[in-house]
Amino acid sequence: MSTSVFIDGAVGTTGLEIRERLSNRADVSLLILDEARRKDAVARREALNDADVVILCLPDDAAREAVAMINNDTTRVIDASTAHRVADGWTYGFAELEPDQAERIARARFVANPGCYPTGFLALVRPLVREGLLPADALVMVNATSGYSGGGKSMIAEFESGAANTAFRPYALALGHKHVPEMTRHAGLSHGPVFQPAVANTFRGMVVEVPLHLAQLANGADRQAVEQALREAYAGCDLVRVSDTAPATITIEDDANSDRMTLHVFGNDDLRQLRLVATLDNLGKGAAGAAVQNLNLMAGLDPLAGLTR
Ligand SMILES: NC(=O)C1=CN([C@@H]2O[C@H](COP(=O)(O)OP(=O)(O)OC[C@H]3O[C@@H](n4cnc5c(N)ncnc54)[C@H](OP(=O)(O)O)[C@@H]3O)[C@@H](O)[C@H]2O)C=CC1
Ligand SMILES: CC(=O)N[C@@H](CCC(=O)OP(=O)(O)O)C(=O)O
Repeated sequence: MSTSVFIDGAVGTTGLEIRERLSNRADVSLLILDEARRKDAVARREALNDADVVILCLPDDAAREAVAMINNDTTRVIDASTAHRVADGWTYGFAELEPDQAERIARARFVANPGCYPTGFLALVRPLVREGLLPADALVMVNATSGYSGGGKSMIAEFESGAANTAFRPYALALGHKHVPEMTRHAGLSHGPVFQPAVANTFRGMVVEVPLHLAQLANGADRQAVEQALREAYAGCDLVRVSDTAPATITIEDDANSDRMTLHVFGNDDLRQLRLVATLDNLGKGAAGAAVQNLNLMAGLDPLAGLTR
């Protein structure tokens, strides 16, 4: 028996990616609303209540509205938006984040897919906080660059029409980006990181970096201890890996067009400084890949079905 899945927002950037990953699968049957009905409230309500699992690929307000339209006790939800990532009653959909997170997702009715930047940040920082290497009250920074598909259809149009007219654009300069609450909460930090995002003139891919002084670490921990903590946290994970080499450079393309994420621990022992770096695809492990991974877990399907390592 296949799992019926309705993607609300199926012609948006994230929705299309999920649809692509699910369309040839025998274990999933997709409910599709045609162009004329995809924003029709009656048709959406029916599909939202008919599906075993709905995947919301909508702006935040529309995602909240979609959840409110579900009037049964059985439809399960994966929300790709920011709306429920720190909300009560929702399970954070980052399967590798905690030792039991995949099991929690498997049992959950409501799953909030992580933001793309928080996926990289949390992968680097959460194990260090959990293991006591980084104090929970540490003051940390996160620098990150995303491909322009991270901004959805409107940003794709801006860059592809030439209107953006730039190779690299830092933004959220007034701070307070919408991803800071989930970074703080799920890292277990008591202070929000200073988050410095930027968008580059490339379609997809992402580099997320957390710089640290060794002096910020607890109990005299060093680079080896940090790397060891990350290796232990992700041992046996198929989609998150800690690099075995220290390449001279990394690029935003390193994990583009895949659903994996690679973590690097760069450092200089003389300067006593570290650069923790994650590369991923904002539309892969940062969005559609994570949604499909969560669907597989929730429906008890092959955990790697539809995913590219
Ligand atoms: N792009 C990315 O890398 C990531 C995106 N996300 C999140 O995923 C969600 C979707 O983002 P993204 O795909 O980039 O955005 P897009 O703007 O590309 O797509 C959003 C889609 O939702 C549709 N839509 C808007 N309102 C409604 C409504 N009331 N009913 C039905 N459909 C509606 C839009 O319709 P129309 O086509 O007519 O505009 C559009 O097709 C957002 O919450 C975003 O924050 C999460 C992680 C990464
Ligand atoms: C380049 C760009 O604009 N990126 C988006 C984040 C994309 C993402 O993770 O989406 P969520 O909205 O689901 O959190 C931004 O900074 O708002």
